[in-house]
Amino acid sequence: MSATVLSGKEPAAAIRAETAARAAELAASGTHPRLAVVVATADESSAWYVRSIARAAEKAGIACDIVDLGSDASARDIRHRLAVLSADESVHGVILQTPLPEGAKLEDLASAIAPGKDVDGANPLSLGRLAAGLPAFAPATAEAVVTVLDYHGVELTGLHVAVIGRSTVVGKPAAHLLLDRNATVTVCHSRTRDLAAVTSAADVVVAAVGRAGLITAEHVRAGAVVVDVGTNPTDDGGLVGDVDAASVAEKAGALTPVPGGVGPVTTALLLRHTVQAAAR
Ligand SMILES: Nc1nc(=O)c2c([nH]1)NC[C@@H]1CN(c3ccc(C(=O)N[C@@H](CCC(=O)O)C(=O)O)cc3)C=[N+]21
Repeated sequence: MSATVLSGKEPAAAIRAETAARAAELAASGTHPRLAVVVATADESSAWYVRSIARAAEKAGIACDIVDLGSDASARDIRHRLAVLSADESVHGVILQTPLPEGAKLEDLASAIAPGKDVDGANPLSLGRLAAGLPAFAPATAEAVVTVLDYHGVELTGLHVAVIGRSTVVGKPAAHLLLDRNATVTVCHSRTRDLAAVTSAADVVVAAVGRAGLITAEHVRAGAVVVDVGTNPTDDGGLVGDVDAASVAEKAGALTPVPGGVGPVTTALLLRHTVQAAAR
């Protein structure tokens, strides 16, 4: 038996279409949605992501400024630029790409992004508000996890979800979003004892570790739903997830692919957030 493929392409296309329509309405009333992407890395997968944001933004009628500060930018420079963009009335969304230069920490720098423009939920205030059940932008990747499950009709109430990974941009916010949907959430990480035993008890496994192929069939209960958040570049220029898809597909009930799963939904949600920020 092979797992059902939970594609992200259809929900992403639907979100992009709705976002383009909303952007056109705003433009007609004089507000031209604009996203600024601050880059301070030469990382190749980040460069790919930035290009795909720019392409998708253009198609949706959202202006996209790529602000490349170079991989030797200081934390002070980055922080200053984020503050300038936050104060710029023509800019509605600001995101800071990772990875960052040595000594610069996303959670620290992102406090310079105004919460109303924090379309990738990177400011600690946004995560705090999310945890408290107050309105805030969630990190797009974390929101994409719940969005893909919703689209494919996975009813989360009462399900046991194991999130593997406790990052501020994915694991922690995803856990809060899943709790809001009445799931029972276990957050696992590198120090979790007998990871496979813990994740095998779950109805849904969310892999957000950043290590190619780490999650194998032994981590998954037969019939479980598996969401692969990993985007690990391969030597030949491809992309693989955190899940060893070949073995897991034989045991899981459903699995999000990489590419074509959480990734496209992430980009679409970032644009939706930008239009929502512009509408305020
Ligand atoms: N502040 C910040 N927020 C991020 O969300 C963030 C970041 N920094 N730095 C880099 C990573 C990477 N990332 C991806 C998003 C979508 C795809 C994606 O859509 N990939 C396509 C295909 C790619 C291909 O085929 O090469 C897919 O999965 O179908 C990939 C990677 C977001 N990141």
